[in-house]
Amino acid sequence: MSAEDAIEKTPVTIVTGFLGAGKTTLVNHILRGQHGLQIAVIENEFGAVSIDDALVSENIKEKEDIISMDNGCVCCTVRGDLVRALLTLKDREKKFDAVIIETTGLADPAPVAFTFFINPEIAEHYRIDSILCLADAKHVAMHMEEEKPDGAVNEAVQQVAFADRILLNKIDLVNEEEIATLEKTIRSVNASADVIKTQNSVVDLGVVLGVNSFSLEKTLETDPSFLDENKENKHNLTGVSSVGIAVEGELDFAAMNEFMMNLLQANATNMYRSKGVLCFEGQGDAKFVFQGVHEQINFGPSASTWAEGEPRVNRMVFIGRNLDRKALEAGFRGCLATK
Ligand SMILES: Nc1nc2c(ncn2[C@@H]2O[C@H](COP(=O)(O)OP(=O)(O)OP(=O)(O)O)[C@@H](O)[C@H]2O)c(=O)[nH]1
Repeated sequence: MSAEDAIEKTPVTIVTGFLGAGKTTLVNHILRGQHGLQIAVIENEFGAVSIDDALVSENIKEKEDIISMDNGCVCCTVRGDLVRALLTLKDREKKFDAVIIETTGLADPAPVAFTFFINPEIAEHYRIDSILCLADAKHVAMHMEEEKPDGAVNEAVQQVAFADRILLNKIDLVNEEEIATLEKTIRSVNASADVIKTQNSVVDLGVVLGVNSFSLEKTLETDPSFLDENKENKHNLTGVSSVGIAVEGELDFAAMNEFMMNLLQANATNMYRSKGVLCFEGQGDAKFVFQGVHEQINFGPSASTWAEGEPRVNRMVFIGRNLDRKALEAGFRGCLATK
């Protein structure tokens, strides 16, 4: 690629990393930054009830600048949607300085990156600036060690392997010794990426935008069949599912608290991720956000409120292994203040 090409094409940052590692937090950090750039965001979520667009849109001025692709999972099926989203942005009158794609935490980033090489129209207008991987210092080792059936891709390993920049995030949750071990584990899978330690995904924007650090050569070293269109995609998410629940009404605070506490205590290992946008009785217009990553939770009012006339729909998503949809639905509905 010539230097001219690099300047003319819109740079795309692919943000990967396992469920709950801090991808949305990073996207928000970038959007809030003082960079004067027009940035479009493409969100891909695993599951039918989307939450991330709500969490990101608080920081984006025009709602059309965020495209949500909540088409279930993921890389194997995502490419058609991704192509459409990128072409839609290209055809808009407004020109973007950068595009950020937040992939689902269960995505193998290779097919997402592949899209930029295989589709001529996309290849003509976009270039991958970098593939950033958020690694959750508390949980990444556990997910990387997980054995997959039948030689299927371990997406946590794949995400680390494919990145050219790794943000080792949530360093507040581990000690120095654990960080050193993690760095070794990461290096054993990816020796060439820069590893940057972060808390709440806070990083200098110069380190994550306009870095031009993606290298096709390096990617081909990681995966020699990267550009092989017919390769078999052994991305197997056996037993992992997403349960999305939307219930209109006001929740009872104590009931919700008890439901979530019991649920996460009993299922901390299997419950990779839980998140929701919620409405509580007696809290006026306050919109609450629930964030869970295994047993780690964050809960509090969001920056935005329920607008006048906006239906008070509580949306909750659970992602994990062997989830019991019926029990989750019944449990969540049971938290409504007025049944
Ligand atoms: N303690 C701690 N929590 C963090 C840090 N960074 C992010 N979080 C919290 O971790 C939770 C998940 O963060 P997100 O940014 O939503 O993670 P994500 O990777 O976008 O999650 P998915 O889109 O579901 O895969 C949120 O509650 C964040 O506030 C950190 O450095 N330390």
